[in-house]
Amino acid sequence: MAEPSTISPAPLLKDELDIVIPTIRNLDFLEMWRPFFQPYHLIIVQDGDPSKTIKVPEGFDYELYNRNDINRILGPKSSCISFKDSACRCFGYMVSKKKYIYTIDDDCFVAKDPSGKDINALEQHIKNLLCPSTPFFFNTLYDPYRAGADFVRGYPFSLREGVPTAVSHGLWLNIPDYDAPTQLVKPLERNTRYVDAIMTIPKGTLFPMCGMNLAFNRELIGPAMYFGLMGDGQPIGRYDDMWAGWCTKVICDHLGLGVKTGLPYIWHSKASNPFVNLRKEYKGIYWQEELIPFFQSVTLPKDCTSVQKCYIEISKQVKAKLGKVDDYFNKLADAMVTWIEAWDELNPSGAKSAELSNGASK
Ligand SMILES: O=c1ccn([C@@H]2O[C@H](COP(=O)(O)OP(=O)(O)O[C@H]3O[C@@H](CO)[C@H](O)[C@H]3O)[C@@H](O)[C@H]2O)c(=O)[nH]1
Ligand SMILES: [Mn+2]
Repeated sequence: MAEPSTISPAPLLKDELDIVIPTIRNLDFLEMWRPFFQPYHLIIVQDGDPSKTIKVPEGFDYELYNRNDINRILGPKSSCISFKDSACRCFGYMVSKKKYIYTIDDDCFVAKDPSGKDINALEQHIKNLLCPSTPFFFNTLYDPYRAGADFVRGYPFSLREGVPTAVSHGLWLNIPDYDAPTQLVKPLERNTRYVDAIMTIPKGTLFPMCGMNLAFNRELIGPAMYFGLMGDGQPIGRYDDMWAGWCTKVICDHLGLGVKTGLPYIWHSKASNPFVNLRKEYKGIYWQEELIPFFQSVTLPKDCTSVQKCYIEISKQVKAKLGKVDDYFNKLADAMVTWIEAWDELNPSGAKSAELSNGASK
């Protein structure tokens, strides 16, 4: 029997977390993540041509879905899942049966911290999700639950218990997640700044959620993580994660859940083409000047006690208030409803618990 000191601890949440990867490429990047990812189940969402074979490196436990699978599983409801855009990843969230999700892009690699040590991004996300958030009062020493930190003087003791954490938003060294105009004017800029901080995003504050290095509690907030209608046949792209982040933050604020950003870092290796990105993003760049005030003004009634009910309410307000910005938002509002219907169809127990929690409020 091995000495206790040599037994490595079981990977955190090994059987409670799925790793979702959208891909149009090969998955060689997994070799670098193998020490951290191998114990976990992967859900690979293959975008683009379903007849293409995506090779998954040996030794990983995975399920793979291509467009034919999505159409077969969802039938007509598959219309809400984007094609030819990383937004397709949200199908992986829907089919997962686990409590937690980590999603990562296939051009994101293991980064090193200032000491030169490989960063286990998944482990850090799990720690972020397993400890509370502090959205109601900002702690100036950042995450008070980390070793070596705490609540600072003047922090109300009544708020120190914090709230459950729904989202952990990680960052990127090397290629930062810039929009196309910024990429064009700063083509050589690389993010070399490692900031050793994790912060709760205060209640009432929106943020630009990037889907590249993101983890969330699927049971707390999963139905809000719809990445919208993007890519093929749509007037906009690269606003998939942004849309999900705005809906998610409004719902987290309403339900008293927390969203954190900061550590962990990954190494983002590939800058996507800024001209292609500009074509995808340009409508979003001016639409968002209307979208942000819209999300800042969204109010959810008290009887919206489940994520699904909150999400349906937001879809109604999208149709009422954004439909006049562009007809796209009428389509998006309908797709938001289809997403919830598909989610509840694939996750009947989740839908029931959502109703129960809603029933409890009666
Ligand atoms: O049509 C597509 C294009 C890409 N993918 C997969 O999605 C991710 C991201 O792709 P990529 O690294 O090329 O794009 P980035 O610009 O770096 O992506 C970031 O910007 C946002 C785009 O919405 C998003 O938050 C980030 O992901 C890779 O895994 C590709 O293989 C795809 O599935 N379909
Ligand atoms: Mn990338």
